[in-house]
Amino acid sequence: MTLLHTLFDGELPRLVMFDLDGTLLDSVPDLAAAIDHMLERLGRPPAGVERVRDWVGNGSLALVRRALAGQLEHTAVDDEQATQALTLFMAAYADNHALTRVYPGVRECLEWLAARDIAMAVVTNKPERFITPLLAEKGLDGYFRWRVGGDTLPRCKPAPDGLLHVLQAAAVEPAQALFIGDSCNDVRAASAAGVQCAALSYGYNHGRPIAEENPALLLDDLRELVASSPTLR
Ligand SMILES: O=C(O)COP(=O)(O)O
Ligand SMILES: [Mg+2]
Repeated sequence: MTLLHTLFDGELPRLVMFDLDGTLLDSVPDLAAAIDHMLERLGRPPAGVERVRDWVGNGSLALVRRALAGQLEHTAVDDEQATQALTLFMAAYADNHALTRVYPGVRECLEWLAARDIAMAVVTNKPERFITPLLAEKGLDGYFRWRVGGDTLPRCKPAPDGLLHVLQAAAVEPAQALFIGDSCNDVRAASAAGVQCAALSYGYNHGRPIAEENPALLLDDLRELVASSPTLR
C-alpha cells in the first residue's frame, strides 16, 4: 500500500495530472532572471528571486504585470505597457533554462507511475510553447501524453478547463484522476473539476502555506506518494 492507494480506496488512479512550476521544476531562478532582464531593458531596478517566487502561478502575463506593479496586485498596470514587457520577458526566457532544476523525488515518482501504466499529463499556467522544450531539456519528456499551457484554452487555472480537457481526452472520470500542484490555483482548479488534489509544500503559493487551501494530501516530496507503507494485516 502507498499513500496513493489510500487516496483511491486501495486502488490506483487511471490518470495523474501535474502542475509544472513549483511542482516538477524549480523554475523560479530562470523566471526571475528573465523578469530582471525585462526590467533592466525598461530602465527599472531588478525584482530578484524572492519577490518573483511570490508572483509565479497565474501565467506569464500576470507575472510580468506583477513585476511592473512591484507587487502581487496588478490591476493598475497599463495593458499596452504590459504587452510590450511580455514580449521582452518571453524573448529573455525562451532559451534560458540552465538554472531550472527537477525537484528531488520527481523522477522516482514518474517512473513508478509509468511502470504501472498510469496515464500522465501536465496542466500548467506557463505558456504552452515552453512546456515541451523545458521537459525535454530536463529529461522528463517521455512521461506526459497531454500538455496544457496557460494559453492553450481560453481560461487557465484556477478554472478547471485544463483538467477537464485532459480528462475528456483520456476518457477518465474525475474520481479516477489526481492532480498534483503547489499553489492555490491548482487546488481550486482540481476542486472545480471534481478531482482530488495533492499539494507540495516546497513550491510557490504567493508566499502563503499551501496547507491553507486544504488539499486532500500535503507532501514534502513526491516519493512520499508512492513509497510502500507497511499495512496492519
Ligand atoms: O507560469 C506560471 O505562472 C506558473 O506555472 P504553473 O501553473 O506550472 O505553476
Ligand atoms: Mg505551480
